[in-house]
Amino acid sequence: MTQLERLAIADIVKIVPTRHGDDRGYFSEVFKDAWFREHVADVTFVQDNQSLSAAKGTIRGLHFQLDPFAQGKLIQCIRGSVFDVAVDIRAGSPTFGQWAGAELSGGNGAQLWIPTGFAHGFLTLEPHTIVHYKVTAPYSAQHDRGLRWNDPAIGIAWPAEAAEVVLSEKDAAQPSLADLPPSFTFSPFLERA
Ligand SMILES: Cc1cn([C@H]2C[C@H](O)[C@@H](COP(=O)(O)OP(=O)(O)O[C@H]3O[C@H](C)C(=O)[C@H](O)[C@H]3O)O2)c(=O)[nH]c1=O
Repeated sequence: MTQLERLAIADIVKIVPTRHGDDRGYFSEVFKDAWFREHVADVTFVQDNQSLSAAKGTIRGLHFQLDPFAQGKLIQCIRGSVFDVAVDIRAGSPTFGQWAGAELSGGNGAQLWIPTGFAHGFLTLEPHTIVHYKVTAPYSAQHDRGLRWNDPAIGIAWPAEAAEVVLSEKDAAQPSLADLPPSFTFSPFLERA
């Protein structure tokens, strides 16, 4: 039976698909549209992504796309392991600027569902780590934005592997949360306000 757990920010859902083991290894249904729509979110995925990070201590993020290309993401690690993090950037959210995270690995098969309105990033905990994820909107370079991975205002408790990080030039120059322009992304909370 697939396990489902809501993290400290309840919109972030950790999913652990069942693995049917036998002498050869295991078989697992890692995504099922009808189950996901019923139990997690009624969304349509339009693109699958995969990234390989050669070095332990690689940080990719924190990234998000602006509306109308904001992306929901279903993240899984298919080789190695990562500490995967979502930061709430929904204007007006009671958990604005707060983060939630989990360890995803080829070994534990765990996934994270991160809806729109969150910045996403991960730290690799092993070399040659592969992350595979589904997104609910296509890539749009013009709408691609980021946040500084180590912004003290967010205070992500990265594991020790973050002591010496590998970063892209883009990620080494991301702004802090305080420097983000207002209403930079759609927020369901503003509608209610
Ligand atoms: C995201 C993306 C990138 N690209 C191209 C653009 C660059 O030429 C190259 C590397 O892109 P980038 O450095 O943005 O890749 P990551 O640092 O892994 O970015 C991702 O990392 C964090 C963890 C995320 O959640 C996002 O999905 C995404 O921003 O791939 C594409 O062609 N399509 C895409 O969907």
